[in-house]
Amino acid sequence: MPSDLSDAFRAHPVYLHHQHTDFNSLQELPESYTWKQQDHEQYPSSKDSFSLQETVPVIDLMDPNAPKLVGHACKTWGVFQVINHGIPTSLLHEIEWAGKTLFSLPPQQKHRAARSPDGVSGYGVARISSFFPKLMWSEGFTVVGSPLDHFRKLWPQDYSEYCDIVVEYEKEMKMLAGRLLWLMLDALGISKDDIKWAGPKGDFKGATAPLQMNSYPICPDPDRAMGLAAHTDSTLLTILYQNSISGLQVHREGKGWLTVPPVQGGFVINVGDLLHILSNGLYPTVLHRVITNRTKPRFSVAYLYGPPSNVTISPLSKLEYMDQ
Ligand SMILES: C=C1C[C@]23C[C@@]1(O)CC[C@H]2[C@@]12CCC[C@@](C)(C(=O)O1)[C@H]2[C@@H]3C(=O)O
Ligand SMILES: O=C(O)CCC(=O)C(=O)O
Ligand SMILES: [Fe+2]
Repeated sequence: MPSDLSDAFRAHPVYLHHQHTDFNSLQELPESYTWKQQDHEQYPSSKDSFSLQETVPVIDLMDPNAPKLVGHACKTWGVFQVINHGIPTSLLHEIEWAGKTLFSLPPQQKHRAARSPDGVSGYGVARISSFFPKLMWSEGFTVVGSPLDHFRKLWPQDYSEYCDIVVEYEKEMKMLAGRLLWLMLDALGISKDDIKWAGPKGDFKGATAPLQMNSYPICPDPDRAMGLAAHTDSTLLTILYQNSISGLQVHREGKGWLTVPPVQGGFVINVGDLLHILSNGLYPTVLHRVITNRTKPRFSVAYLYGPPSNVTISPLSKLEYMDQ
């Protein structure tokens, strides 16, 4: 993680007093979780304009045109979905099962693996919570590297099954993230010679990549609650798996908030702040948020892919004079 971000988080510790919330036991939205109406602004509001709405591009990675489509989606949207990416569906089911099992543990048990106030890994509310006046209707679990220490606290007897799933998922994500990043960079005319920290083989050895599992329990008052407040990811790119329940929305200039419909077996790929900088603004970082619903719990896993922690990111000199 870039050190500036670590510093910002250290200066805004997240304390655990409110994290004992047992979401499932609440029949009404507590005041501390009630957001202002304007936080929910959602235009276009008219149903008539619904059919005219554009949707986030879906790209088949087996399509010979995929490199071109990826570059175009990054420039025009900063977000797209991918299918035929090669990650086995069984692994997606396994990570969803592991995450759902984790979040359905009793609150006291989850707290054994709580994230420290200025730390990154473990169970807790979204790391950005300390920057907002209201609480978000979600829980998170962040894994940095090996989940072993935390999982041993959660499941003293059978942690290894859960660890194996997470380790396998991280391995697959690392390969997919490298592949996607090269597609994105190729489209800008960037090669291995332009990015020394990609390493001689261009495999981005040393990349940092926290894995963030998110759970959005059913909510008694979704119109006034917020699952995850509007933010951009501080990464190069994020690979997000969302289950079949919608809730993720991206902000589109002049259009407002658009829902990213779940595509079975697909991933949502976001351009993050660091790729926005690296690309000299050619690829916009995407503002997104998650809304809740009254009937179906939602689950997601984000793989937040960034450069090695000792690397400083600045616009690539090759892109300095390119037209925006
Ligand atoms: C490297 C990181 C990115 C992240 C903060 C973190 O230290 C680990 C968790 C990440 C996450 C996931 C949920 C949304 C987000 C904004 C947050 O609060 O924690 C992101 C952070 C980010 O992208 O900056
Ligand atoms: O749950 C989602 O769909 C989005 C999660 C997210 O934005 C994140 O983890 O950074
Ligand atoms: Fe995000």
